[in-house]
Amino acid sequence: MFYTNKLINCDVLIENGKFQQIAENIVATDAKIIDAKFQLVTPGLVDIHVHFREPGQVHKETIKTGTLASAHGGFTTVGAMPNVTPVPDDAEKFAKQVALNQVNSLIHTLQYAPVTKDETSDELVDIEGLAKLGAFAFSNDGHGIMNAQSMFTAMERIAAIDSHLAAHVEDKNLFNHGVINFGSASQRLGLPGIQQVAETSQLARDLVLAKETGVHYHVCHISTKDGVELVRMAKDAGINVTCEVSPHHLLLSDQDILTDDANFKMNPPLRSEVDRLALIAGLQDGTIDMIATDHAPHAENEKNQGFEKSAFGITGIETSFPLMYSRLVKTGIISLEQLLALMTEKPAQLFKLEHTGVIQLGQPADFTIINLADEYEIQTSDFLSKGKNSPFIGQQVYGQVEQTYVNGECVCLK
Ligand SMILES: NC(=O)N[C@@H](CC(=O)O)C(=O)O
Ligand SMILES: [Zn+2]
Ligand SMILES: [Zn+2]
Repeated sequence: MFYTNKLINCDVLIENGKFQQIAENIVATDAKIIDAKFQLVTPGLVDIHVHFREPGQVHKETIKTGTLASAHGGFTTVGAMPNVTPVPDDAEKFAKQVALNQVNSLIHTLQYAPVTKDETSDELVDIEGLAKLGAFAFSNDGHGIMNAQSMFTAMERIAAIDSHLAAHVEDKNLFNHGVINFGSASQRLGLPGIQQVAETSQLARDLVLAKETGVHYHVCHISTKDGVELVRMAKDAGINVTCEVSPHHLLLSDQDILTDDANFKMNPPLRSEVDRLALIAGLQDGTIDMIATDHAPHAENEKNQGFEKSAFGITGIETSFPLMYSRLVKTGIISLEQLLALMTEKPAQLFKLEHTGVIQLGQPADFTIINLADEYEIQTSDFLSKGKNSPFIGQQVYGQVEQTYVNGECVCLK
């Protein structure tokens, strides 16, 4: 089964790393045959939000292990967040980061530039200059942009060059040193809670600024019911806003946190069941535009210290498709076509990534072969990422990625 906007049965001919022909029963002498008769062939998956940790924290992940894990998860294009050390916030550091990505990536790694120096100051980076050096979009992910003037000017300048601003919406003054969602679970476990308004108040501010500037404003890892409602209203009002949701926010709530286990600790935190259901509804009605993993690997000893002391973030790139397929498609919540669009062409289109997330004749053969038939268990030992922490370990899923190809070359074989 082959996916190009719709699912069809056909042959595909690849020559010199490019798609040459798509038709029933192609005859090509001397061609190497990859038999995917009982499998799904999809454009390589696209994840607009990942964290590799190079340079600076290569004990958590390197570009090599991160892109290998991505290929293992079926992804051929990822957007790498700039919260590495040093933050690539000037021309020299940014050019170095791009060169490092190029040398070490097995797949296409697109690089975000930060919006402000060090991701925390109020001083803007050279937005136009970093875009020329290859920044495909701008984000201070990991930190909310607290200064409205910085955000407003950044939006104006990013709009002027037709680029994209991806926002980690979080007002740090409302964050309350929280480690878990504020609510019954934080009370039950006696842990400091993160208020939902930390997300929604900054999101509301940003939507007003986005309306004024016309920038493409993208909401990272949306997690609250009110956040989805704000985005829905903004879209209805014609504001140029898109948003992503992560598999963990779609599948888990704070009620799933039974013990002080930091495999469930990430930012934003797992919210209430009411929020989770609103995220599902937002996915179904198109308010949410794409699925992004927020793959945030950490070392074992940074995650085994309970909620108060462990790092925020979980590994996610190797379990995204199987979880989404098993829990959303096989249960009838969305169709397989919808899921594939959310993980391929929609992120590519909205971030204006050419020849990405689609199968186009004459264009690079980036594709993934997936086994939809057999069930398997998610196991830490199968992860190629250095990050091993996931709340989904031990779950039974379908949709194992068998092979991933970039420019017609196999970059990952199960
Ligand atoms: N999501 C997380 O919990 N952590 C991310 C930062 C981020 O996405 O905000 C990280 O870089 O570790
Ligand atoms: Zn973030
Ligand atoms: Zn992130």
